Amino acid sequence: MSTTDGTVTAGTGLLSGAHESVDTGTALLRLATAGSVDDGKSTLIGRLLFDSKSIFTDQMESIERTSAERGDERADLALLTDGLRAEREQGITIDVAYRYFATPQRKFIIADTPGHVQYTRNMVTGASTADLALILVDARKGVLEQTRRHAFLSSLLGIPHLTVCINKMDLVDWSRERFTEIRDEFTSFAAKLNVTDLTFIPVSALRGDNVVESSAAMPWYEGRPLLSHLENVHIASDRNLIDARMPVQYVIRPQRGDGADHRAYAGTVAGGVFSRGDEVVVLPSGFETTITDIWGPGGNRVDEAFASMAVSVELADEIDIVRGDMLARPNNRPYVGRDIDAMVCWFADDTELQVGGSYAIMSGTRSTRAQVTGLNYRLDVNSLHRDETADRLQLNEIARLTLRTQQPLMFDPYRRNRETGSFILIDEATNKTVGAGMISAPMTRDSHVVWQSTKVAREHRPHRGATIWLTGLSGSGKSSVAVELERRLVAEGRPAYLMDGDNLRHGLNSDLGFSDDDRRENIRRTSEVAALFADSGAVAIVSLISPFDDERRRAREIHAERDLGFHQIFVDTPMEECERRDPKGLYAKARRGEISRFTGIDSPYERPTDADIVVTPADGTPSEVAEAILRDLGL
Ligand SMILES: Nc1ncnc2c1ncn2[C@@H]1O[C@H](COP(=O)(O)OS(=O)(=O)O)[C@@H](OP(=O)(O)O)[C@H]1O
Ligand SMILES: Nc1ncnc2c1ncn2[C@@H]1O[C@H](COP(=O)(O)OP(=O)(O)O)[C@@H](O)[C@H]1O
Repeated sequence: MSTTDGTVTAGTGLLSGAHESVDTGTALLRLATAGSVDDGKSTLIGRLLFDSKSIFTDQMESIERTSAERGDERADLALLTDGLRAEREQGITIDVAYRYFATPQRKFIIADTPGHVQYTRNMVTGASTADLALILVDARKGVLEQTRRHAFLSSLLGIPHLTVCINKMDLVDWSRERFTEIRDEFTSFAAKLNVTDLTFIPVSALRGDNVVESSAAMPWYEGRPLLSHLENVHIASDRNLIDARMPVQYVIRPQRGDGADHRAYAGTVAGGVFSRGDEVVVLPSGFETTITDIWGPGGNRVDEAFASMAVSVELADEIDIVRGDMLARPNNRPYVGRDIDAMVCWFADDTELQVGGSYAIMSGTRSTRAQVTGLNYRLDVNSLHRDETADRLQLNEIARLTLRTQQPLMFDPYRRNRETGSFILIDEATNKTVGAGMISAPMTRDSHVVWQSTKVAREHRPHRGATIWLTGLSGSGKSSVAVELERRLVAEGRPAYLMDGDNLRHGLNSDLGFSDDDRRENIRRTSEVAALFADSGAVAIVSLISPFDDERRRAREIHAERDLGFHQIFVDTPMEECERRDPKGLYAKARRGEISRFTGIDSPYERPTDADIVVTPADGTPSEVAEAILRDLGL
């Protein structure tokens, strides 16, 4: 086999080896560990590997050898190497140790990032594909600066699950109080971040308590031990199964012996599902065609290709497609553009990133050049302080940049797809990887617009603002609670302002209806306005159905990016009760078909899994609920 760019794929590449099937994809957990040696990280990893009596080795090569010898472990090998191939191809050589182990339930890859100065760079590299970040806290020392840094980086990297092991419990007499104290402190810090699934486990790595076996010394802990937690954490729905994306890695000309010129396009699906017969659009050209065939691992024909599967597809029309192009759906396309807004971590220890600097940029399989057009702020990963005067970046520093590429990129925001939303920067002179970026958004506005800083620092404002975001079905009681929250805060002399969905829809959002897209835009605008209020020192109280999980998470992110408190309250009143209340008669109208796309009836409500507080009708009157919320939030 040959490829149009001359790269040989026969026997080594995408089509010949065994690859993970759909279900093994969910049975593999990529795990990033963070912590310093003192926290007991090595001991913990050692325990996991040893106590689970798993096969493990630090050497990729030896796994490959063993697999080849056995001949029946090829799938395991592919699982392991697939994840690393991207990094190898991109030429990143970084001090991250990958360890591999397996239990009957699941296979694990641990990216162990050392705790020294190269830490940020290593974590960004090692953890960028992780499903779960494991953070260690020494029970005697509690939450330290580096714990916060780890948590922040995990959230920046969009790692869906965060597990905090509070270690050395034996040295604090297995104290439940100490565990609770650390858990509460961490939780209140994490509220500022976009952390979705947070779990705390008290362990003694040295003695093995709650690592593989439950601890007899901590009967008060009712959760699972670490290994069992890792085996059971639900990751199947973390992948983006909606937005179909396949970056083309190779163009192949299979010889079928029929004299015809067949062409297939090989790559790893980066999102969604492609099926035989699907209409696809090829980007950036925009040509539309149909998938005629999909070839899976080992050259077998398959009906569908899911995110993370390596496949090759054949198309109905002969279109000029090259490496770096992308297949998507005509009605669901990534952004195609040259101006991007991204968080970038700088990796080079010998050169600085400067505004105006040019680099090779690689996003998925696409390579081009990019110039840094602006540096909005540099972020201190320890204090989350933003330095808006910075104009350069050194090793391990992170900043929000704008970039302009020579050729258009096809991308999604990183929060929507970690693969199509990320890129690396390469120094063209040395060929070294000097940075990694996560795309926040396309820059649709004029790239000459920069962030204007003011002379009033946040600490100079009389109050510290925050947003309290109430989500729930229509009639659940959001507004009733919100009204009480506003009344109480104002009575105490706090600047507070209620933004009710109904009211916003009379002005700011009067151009929006109730389609999914309009609701998303409604939530986005409201998030931005709430963040401005919070930044001004007010407590923004938002009462919005806000039915979509990703948009609610984005609201949290917008606040986290600006270091603003964000508290999501899920007003969890059962649908039957909301319909019984029906204060505006809307449920009745919806049932009669007089209004369409009514939430809960013919429009979805995605229940939050990341609410800070859940309120049910049993919690009392709106006034009592408001009082409890303010007490819980310490506002
Ligand atoms: N089709 C449909 N679906 C849901 N709600 C409807 C609809 N049509 C009108 N209304 C009224 O609009 C209020 C919801 O607006 P929101 O801005 O909160 O909705 S959303 O967040 O954009 O989904 C909602 O107010 P609340 O009852 O206070 O939630 C309704 O009164
Ligand atoms: N805790 C509660 N217990 C009983 N009824 C409630 C409670 N909270 C609100 N209600 C009633 O439910 C109805 C809907 O409340 P509302 O605050 O307007 O909901 P939403 O803003 O979520 O649509 C109103 O009639 C309100 O009086």
